Amino acid sequence: MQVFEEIQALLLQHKPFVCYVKPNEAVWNLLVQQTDEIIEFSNQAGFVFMPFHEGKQLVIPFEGNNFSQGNLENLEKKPTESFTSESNQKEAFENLVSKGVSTIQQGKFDKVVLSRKIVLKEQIAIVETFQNLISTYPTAFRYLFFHPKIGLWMGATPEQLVKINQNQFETVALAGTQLYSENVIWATKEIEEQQFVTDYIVTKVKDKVNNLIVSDAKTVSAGNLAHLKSFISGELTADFQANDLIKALHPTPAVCGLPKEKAIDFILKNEGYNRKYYAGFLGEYNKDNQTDLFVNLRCLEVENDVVNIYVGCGITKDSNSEKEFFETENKSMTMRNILVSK
Ligand SMILES: C=C(O[C@H]1C=CC=C(C(=O)O)[C@@H]1O)C(=O)O
Repeated sequence: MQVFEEIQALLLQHKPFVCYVKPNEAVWNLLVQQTDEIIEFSNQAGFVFMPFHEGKQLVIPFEGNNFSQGNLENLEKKPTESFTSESNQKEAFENLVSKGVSTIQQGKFDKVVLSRKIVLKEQIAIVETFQNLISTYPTAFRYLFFHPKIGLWMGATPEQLVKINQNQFETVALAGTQLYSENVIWATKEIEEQQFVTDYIVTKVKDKVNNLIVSDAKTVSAGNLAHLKSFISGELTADFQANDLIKALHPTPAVCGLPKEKAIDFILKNEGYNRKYYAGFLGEYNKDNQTDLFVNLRCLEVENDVVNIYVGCGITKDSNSEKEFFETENKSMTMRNILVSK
């Protein structure tokens, strides 16, 4: 498996790179930066890696760097380890959720997505874990990003931020979570939570784009979870281009809330930790005139000798704080289920 040997070598050489596999594809893409400088994004065509709020907006430009592709062969599942987190965050997270619910009930905003970082004091085998991630989540956008001055992240996200081809664009309204089963039935809270997201995106773009089409919400699976998703598409206009759309969408109501500015404000004042690149976005920007970006969910960061898993959930006026805590526990299993010990 050539690409995995190459990844191992790049990690040893401390070279910036990203390896990614698009949803439902069996092609790996590897982009290796030739220097180890931090390149800040200023509209260059490349693979972008953007933070949720503050932090370096990174790009590995396609021009001047090495891009290669190849077919993935069958990957054998590597034995996993179930690591436990040493700190118990249940009470603190439930208090945070309760504060979110009461602020919504006071009419300050409609929805906020609250999150936490689960720290595992363990060392993982990076390449083997990434192999498990690729083979376990075929419908997700899967990636491993490394920059010696930024860190190492990997994830398997179910959320497309936007796909743009010439002037055609597609995005999704994603929300609502439960454990996946054959006959998923959605409660009013989740249906409403997802409808909020669709309505918000439509309001943001409807007067600016042409031929807007919005699908009904469908159940989609993401690992062990099910979500509700609507597909939204349309055409960009001369006055509303790719960057305007990206700015309008990020951070999406699936990772931030609505209205956006009030939800960000609440998150920054109350979450009590830095999301860094979790709930940011990443992917191809302007590659052969196409842009294909994803929201950085179901991800982990390897930092010194610990693994940080980032998880969040959408809070509305009807949220129950304990249920939301367990929802984040379930979401953390996407990453926990594939970890290989060093
Ligand atoms: C914020 C996360 O998930 C979002 C995406 C889908 C469903 C979500 C929910 O039901 O809360 C979240 O909005 C996360 O995985 O950390």
